[in-house]
Amino acid sequence: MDLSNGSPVITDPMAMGQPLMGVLPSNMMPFSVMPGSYSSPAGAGLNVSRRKIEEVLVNGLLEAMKSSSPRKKHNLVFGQENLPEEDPAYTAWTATTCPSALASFKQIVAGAQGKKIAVFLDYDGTLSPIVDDPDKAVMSPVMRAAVRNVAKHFPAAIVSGRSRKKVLEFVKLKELCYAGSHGMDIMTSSANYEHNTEKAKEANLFQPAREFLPMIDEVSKSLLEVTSGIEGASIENNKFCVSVHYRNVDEKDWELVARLVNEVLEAFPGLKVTNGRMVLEVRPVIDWDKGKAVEFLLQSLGLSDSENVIPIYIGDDRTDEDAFKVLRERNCGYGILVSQVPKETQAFYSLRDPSEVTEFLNSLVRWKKHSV
Ligand SMILES: O=P(O)(O)OC[C@H]1O[C@H](O[C@H]2O[C@H](CO)[C@@H](O)[C@H](O)[C@H]2O)[C@H](O)[C@@H](O)[C@@H]1O
Repeated sequence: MDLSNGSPVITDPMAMGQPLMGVLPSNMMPFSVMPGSYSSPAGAGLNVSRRKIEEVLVNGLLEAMKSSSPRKKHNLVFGQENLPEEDPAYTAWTATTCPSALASFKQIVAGAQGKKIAVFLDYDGTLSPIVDDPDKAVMSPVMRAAVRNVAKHFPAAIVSGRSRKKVLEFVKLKELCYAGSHGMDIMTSSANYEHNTEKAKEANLFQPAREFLPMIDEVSKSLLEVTSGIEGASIENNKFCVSVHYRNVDEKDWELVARLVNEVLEAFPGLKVTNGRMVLEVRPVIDWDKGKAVEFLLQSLGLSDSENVIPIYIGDDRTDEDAFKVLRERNCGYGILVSQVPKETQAFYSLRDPSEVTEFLNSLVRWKKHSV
C-alpha cells in the first residue's frame, strides 16, 4: 500500500503476477487485498474476485477524480453571491488553520533574521493560473520578473510535475535550478542551458527513475491509444511520468477514463497512479516525490543546515503536500499552499492565487534589499 499524496494507492501483487493499481479517495479507508480472494480451483472465483477488485479500483479512481478539483468554488456551499473575501469557510480557515502568508509576512521574515532563505516554487497553479489547455499555461511577464528577482537574492528552484524541458520553456530563466517530473529529473544548476557541454549537464543531473524511461514511453503510447476516442482527454508525457488530463472531458465519461487507465496499468507493475488537479498522474513506484527532491536540492546546494536555512516552498497541488510535510517534519521553513478554498494541508500558510504569489515574492525581495 502506497499512500501517495494523501490518496492511498492500492497495489495488488497477487493478481497472477499483474499488480492492480488504483487510487482511493482520501476519505476512504485504505484496505489490503487478501491473497485468498484469488484462490479458486476452477478459476471462476478468481475472476469474480478480480472483477470486484477492479470495480473497487475504478470506483476509487473515479472518486479521486471527482474530488480532485472543484470547478466552481462558489457553487460549493455558500452560493454564487459570495465573493471570495466573504467566503466564511475560507475566512475561518485562514484565521485558524492556514493564515495568509501576506498577512503573516512580518512573522515569516522575523524568523528568518540572520538566516538564509531558499525558495522552492511549483509551476502550474502557483506561477501560472490553471487553464484548460496545458500547453497554454504560460507565465506572465510580471510573474517572470518576480521570480527572476527572487532568484537574484535567494537560492531558488522550480519543482514541477511537468517535464524539466517543458517547465524551462515556460519559465525561461537561467538563474534557478529545475526539478521536473515531480522531482525525478533534477538539474542542480543552470547547466541546463544550451551552451553547456553534455558532460557539464550530466554532472549536474539527478534522475532517480532513469530505468523507467522505456516503460514511461510505452505507457504513454498505450494511454494515448486507449483514450484517443474520448473527447477532451489528453495525454502529456512528462518524461518520468505521464499525465492523463480529464479537465475537458464530459463528466459522464470520467468513469471510462478511470477504467481505461486502470486497465492499461495492469500491464505495468512498476507504475502507479496518483491524482492532481483534474489530472491522473502515472509514475514509477519509487520512493521519490517533491519532498525528497527538496531535501536533495537543499543538500546539493549546501543548504541542509536546518538551523540556519529557512526553506520556503510554495505550491497548490497534492504533490506539493510531500514537500510541505518534509519542511514540517524537519521543523524548518514554511510550506505555503496556494488555494482559494479551505483544504487539509501540511502547509503553514496560504496564498489565494498566482497574483498573491507574485506579491509575496516581491515582498521577499523588498525585505531582502532592505535588510541588506
Ligand atoms: O507540479 P505542477 O507544476 O503543478 O504540475 C502538475 C500538473 O500541472 C499541469 O496540469 C495542471 O495545469 C494545467 C494547466 O493549467 C491544467 O490544464 C490541468 O488541469 C492541471 O492538472 C500539467 O499539465 C501536468 O502535466 C502536471 O502534472
